Amino acid sequence: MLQATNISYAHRRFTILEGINVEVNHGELLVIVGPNGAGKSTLLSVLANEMGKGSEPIIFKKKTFKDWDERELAHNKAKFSQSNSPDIPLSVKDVVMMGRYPYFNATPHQTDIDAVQAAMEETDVAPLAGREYNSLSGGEKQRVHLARVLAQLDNDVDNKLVFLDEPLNNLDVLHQHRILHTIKKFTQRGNTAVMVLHDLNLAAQFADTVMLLKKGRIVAHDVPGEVFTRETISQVYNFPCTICANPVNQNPLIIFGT
Ligand SMILES: Nc1ncnc2c1ncn2[C@@H]1O[C@H](COP(=O)(O)OP(=O)(O)OP(=O)(O)O)[C@@H](O)[C@H]1O
Repeated sequence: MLQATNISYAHRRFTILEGINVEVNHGELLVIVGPNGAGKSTLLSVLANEMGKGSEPIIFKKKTFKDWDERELAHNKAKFSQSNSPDIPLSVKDVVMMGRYPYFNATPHQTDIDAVQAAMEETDVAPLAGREYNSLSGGEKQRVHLARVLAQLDNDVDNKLVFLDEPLNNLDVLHQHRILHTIKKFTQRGNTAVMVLHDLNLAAQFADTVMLLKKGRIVAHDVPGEVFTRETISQVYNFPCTICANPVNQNPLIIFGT
């Protein structure tokens, strides 16, 4: 589905990523974790083909990104990032409609209007549809952009791919879980998600696989139970922790400071 071999990335003479191999399969939710500055957002941008010419090509559905038609690629792949403009003089539903731009020229079709409505309901912003985007709180704005990404991928294409860079920032606990369930449902339909998260317990609960980065290199890449060990996590984060089985679902439960 998505394959990249030996990714390295440097800014001037500063190495940000080195020797990263990634393979993500249909239906997989890969969560990238690691301390500040580990290279998580850079890796996501490289994988999403946002960084220009990389050292090695990224293969998506057996083709390099440069071999994709742009509109077709927009129906197959989307990215949610933190660098959204804080100031957009549009209503909420118009911002979500931006996700449908790859589907129409001047006037949205009924399918576009329906996709926007469905995405707003999924992210719980439908009650805000007519509000000025600029008047929203940080968490509400974040959910509007998530709705835009969901609207972009609302189509009949099989095996789509979404990248999400810290999608839970600013969200309360209810909306964090709602978004993670939405992403999980998306992958359970045969799609793929690659997501950067800081919350290791949410990663342990929702990820199929976890990639732990430190200083631009992979420390571990495996199922959550293999990556989240006391030795690895306390060493990588340079902070003590205890890991036990979550009494509710048996996933690893990480307790820091112990
Ligand atoms: N344009 C740039 N110029 C110089 N350094 C950069 C640039 N972009 C990223 N870096 C550096 O590369 C390293 C990795 O950054 P990146 O944003 O990928 O880390 P991250 O793991 O996502 O961090 P965080 O958890 O803090 O969001 C950091 O040390 C950062 O300062």
